[in-house]
Amino acid sequence: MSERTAVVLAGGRSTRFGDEDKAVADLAGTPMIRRVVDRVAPAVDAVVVNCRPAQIPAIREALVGAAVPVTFAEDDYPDEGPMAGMATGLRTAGTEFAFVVACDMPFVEADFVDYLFERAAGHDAAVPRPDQWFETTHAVYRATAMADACEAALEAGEERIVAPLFDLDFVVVDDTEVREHGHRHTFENCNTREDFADAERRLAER
Ligand SMILES: Nc1nc2c(ncn2[C@@H]2O[C@H](COP(=O)(O)OP(=O)(O)OP(=O)(O)O)[C@@H](O)[C@H]2O)c(=O)[nH]1
Ligand SMILES: [Mg+2]
Repeated sequence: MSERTAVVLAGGRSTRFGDEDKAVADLAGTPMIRRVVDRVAPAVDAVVVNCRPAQIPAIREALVGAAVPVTFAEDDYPDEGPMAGMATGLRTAGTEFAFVVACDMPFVEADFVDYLFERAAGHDAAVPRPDQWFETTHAVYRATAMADACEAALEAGEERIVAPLFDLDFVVVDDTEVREHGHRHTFENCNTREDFADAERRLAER
């Protein structure tokens, strides 16, 4: 059985991006979700992609030949928000711990993901907080504990993505730890065409 899973959230509508699904949009010659999967692959044994059923063919195509096995966790209902997507993905993970990451974080760092798994051991989650915000879509969770907490929060009509955390014994990975074990660009997400252009520029400089 695999030990570490990455749950990639891709069920959103990319409204800030336009009429295309940003998950599979081209970023410097590679579909964005492929970049994310390739970058987390060294830190995990398997990937679960959460999305709507209609997205699966294009995402599957984008991930052909990925270095880790990929399975899909389909939303039963679309547009219920990232918290619902997280619950669906984490239920499918099948490992004690899973790294949850948004499909639009193409600079995610495997070494930092490793560090998050280490920090989560013995707890329910390790959640980075590089500034005032918790990076809940770039965090390691005890899969069933977080799925339960997300479902309870949804049930309670809670929309804040941090709400499920308060049911958990979670470790905060603060800015000092982020600097010591990674780089802030691991959290960078691409929402608009401008974000893509900016990311492409920096990828070309490397
Ligand atoms: N399953 C599921 N995932 C979602 C939903 N909304 C957002 N997500 C995912 O959560 C992550 C963060 O969301 P956003 O950056 O807002 O992405 P988005 O909603 O597709 O984009 P916008 O429409 O521009 O907000 C992304 O990886 C999305 O795919 C949803 O309703 N269901
Ligand atoms: Mg959104």
